[in-house]
Amino acid sequence: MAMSIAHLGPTGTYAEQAALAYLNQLKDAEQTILCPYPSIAQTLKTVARGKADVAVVPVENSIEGSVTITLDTLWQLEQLQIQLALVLPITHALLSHAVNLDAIVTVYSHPQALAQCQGWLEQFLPNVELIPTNSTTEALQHLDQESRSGAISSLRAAQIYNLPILAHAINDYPDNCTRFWVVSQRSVNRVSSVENTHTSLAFSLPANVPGALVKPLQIFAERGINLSRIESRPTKRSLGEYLFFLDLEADANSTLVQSAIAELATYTEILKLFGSYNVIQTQEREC
Ligand SMILES: O=C(O)C(=O)Cc1ccccc1
Repeated sequence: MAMSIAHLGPTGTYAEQAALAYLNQLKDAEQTILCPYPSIAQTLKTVARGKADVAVVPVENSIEGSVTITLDTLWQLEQLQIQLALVLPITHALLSHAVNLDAIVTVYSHPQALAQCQGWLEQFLPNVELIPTNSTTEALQHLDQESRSGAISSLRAAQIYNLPILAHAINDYPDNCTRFWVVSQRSVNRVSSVENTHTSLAFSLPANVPGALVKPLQIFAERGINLSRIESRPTKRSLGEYLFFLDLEADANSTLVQSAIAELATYTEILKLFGSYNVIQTQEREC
């Protein structure tokens, strides 16, 4: 079946690696095409507008935590649903035409990659200017013109763009992993034959009062539903007002979760369900 997969580009990003891992899971991937987009928000909006079938977006890193633009955009767009989560091990390299580390004055990369290597950067390149880019491979566009610049990207990207590797495995923690979501348009009749292990949702609360979050959390505790993540994001309406993003270790199709969600709706202002899905660990390393 012909299918288009949107991901953060240009080609060679970790998101593209995750998209390829997703493609490998498909039974019939013959006519599947990968479509790179310049930002995570544009990747998600493309699917919401029906211009691509699925988006593969980073959502959380084992060191740096949430990719907030993914959560914020998913909250804003009504029509999207998570189909699958993929966990990818991430190993960063410093790519550059410079002869050695002493020659480097600037390092470009995606903010998550810069953050995941901050200890290494402080130790080996304490005086360089760090410049954030939309993706790790967008950073590579500077290297041919700027011989004293480096970019943090993957070994795969070094191979694709034929760029020299100045240092490798520069992430501060070796077990660096990123979780990606495969997201599609909400299909009303999606019936899953297998039980899903996770459900993601988000809500805002009607009033910022003491204990306002206690009841929503109790609903899950009372039913023995484990939460694997809770994240707050500003509503952007006023300072100190938050949205809460929850991942549950349960399937929203179960009667237990359905009753929890029905009760949760009575305590929330806006409640959004992002779907139930399974998690696949890729390339064998456990995170
Ligand atoms: O920029 C990329 O290559 C991405 O896919 C975003 C990202 C950056 C760093 C770690 C994981 C994902």
